[in-house]
Amino acid sequence: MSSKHIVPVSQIGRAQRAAPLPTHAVPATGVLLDRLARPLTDLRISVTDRCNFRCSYCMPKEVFDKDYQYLPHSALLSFEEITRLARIFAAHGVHKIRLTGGEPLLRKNLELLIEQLAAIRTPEGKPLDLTLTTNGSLLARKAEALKAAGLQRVTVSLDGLDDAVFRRMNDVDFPVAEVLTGLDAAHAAGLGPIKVNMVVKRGTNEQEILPMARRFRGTGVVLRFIEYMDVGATNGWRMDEVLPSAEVLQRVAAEFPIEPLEATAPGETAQRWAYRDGGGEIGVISSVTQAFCHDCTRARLSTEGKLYLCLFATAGHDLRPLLRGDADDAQIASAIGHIWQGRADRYSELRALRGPDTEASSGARRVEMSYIGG
Ligand SMILES: Nc1nc2c(ncn2[C@@H]2O[C@H](COP(=O)(O)OP(=O)(O)OP(=O)(O)O)[C@@H](O)[C@H]2O)c(=O)[nH]1
Ligand SMILES: C[S@@+](CC[C@H](N)C(=O)[O-])C[C@H]1O[C@@H](n2cnc3c(N)ncnc32)[C@H](O)[C@@H]1O
Ligand code: SF4
Ligand code: SF4
Repeated sequence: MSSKHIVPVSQIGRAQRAAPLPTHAVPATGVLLDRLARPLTDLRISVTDRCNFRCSYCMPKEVFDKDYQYLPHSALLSFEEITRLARIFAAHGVHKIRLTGGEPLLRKNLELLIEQLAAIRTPEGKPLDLTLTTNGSLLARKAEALKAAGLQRVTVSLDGLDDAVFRRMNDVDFPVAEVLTGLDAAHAAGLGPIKVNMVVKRGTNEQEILPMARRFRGTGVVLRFIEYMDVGATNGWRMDEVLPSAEVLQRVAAEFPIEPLEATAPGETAQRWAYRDGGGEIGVISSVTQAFCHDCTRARLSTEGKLYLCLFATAGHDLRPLLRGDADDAQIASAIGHIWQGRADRYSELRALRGPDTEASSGARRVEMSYIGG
């Protein structure tokens, strides 16, 4: 789509609603590039800002306490609104959608949303890569229904195997055994390939790196180690608590020889490594020590319909007034195109150059991970 076809959000009038797009296919609106020539291919949708865990790196208990003001139900996008946006994004070239949160499995009747998203076809007629990131606490109960609704795969966050360490990490005393049962249920339901994400905090759960590697080696599960990030404004992030991925890899390699793998797609978050003996692969997500902004293709939609162009953004572009006003699909597509074409975000690269901000330069606070989705 050329920029002359793009209409700024502020200029969208109250034109009549066009005929709805077909349920299963979307017309292509052309490749959309941002100011750094990055295409828009991934959409991460937060379906709730609530969670039943209080991981200290994400929702510290002291901040997310009983008085914390979560979004009221009326503010949340409905499943129909989310699906309408997803169709428009698919027409813009998005082929991967990840549901996240907060804890996405807390959103009531999530299967109904998955059904609607699974019916979308890209302009080439293909289904979306439809996946979900979860803390795994409700997976044992929900895996089969999620699969039946059309979810293809899941990523489960798991920060250790030792029960005491895991309970400390989730800070709500949740037992690790239940997450492991959830993983088994996901596997049995055919929700794969399954990925497991482990945030590594130096001095807190680094001793779990090798037990996790041993546990998932040879199982088909792809274990990824994530550097603890300075996301949001409440987790008290400190550089000395980041264990660089290079160190993680050294520790794994000391027990199991590994070799680098090619990326499967441009813009991938993880660098992939294979066990030399054929035991499968692991990944490292090194946003702090090796920023990957140069080919970041990800947009994020908050629970209440704000479009964020970076995980570390301080403000989003509110699409909800368009959804709830008279804008038709073409106008919303145009607004999204305009927003993406204005994007120049590359927070992690800039942080590497100038050091982390506790507050962004404008003085505005960065949004919380639980609100924007990880
Ligand atoms: N800095 C930064 N971190 C990201 C970004 N996207 C994802 N992450 C981090 O990487 C972690 C893993 O992301 P996932 O939710 O598994 O998504 P993914 O790696 O794109 O997923 P796959 O398609 O399964 O490889 C997230 O929990 C975030 O912590 C990004 O654009 N920037
Ligand atoms: C915000 S959570 C939302 C989905 C779900 N509740 C879960 O935990 O999988 C998404 C991902 O972000 C990761 N995450 C949260 N805070 C982080 C931080 N400060 N640094 C790195 N990763 C973080 C979590 O470990 C999780 O894998
Ligand atoms: S990382 Fe996920 S499980 Fe942990 S507090 Fe954040 S949203 Fe909840
Ligand atoms: S820091 Fe922002 S621009 Fe960089 S990879 Fe993450 S989301 Fe993308």
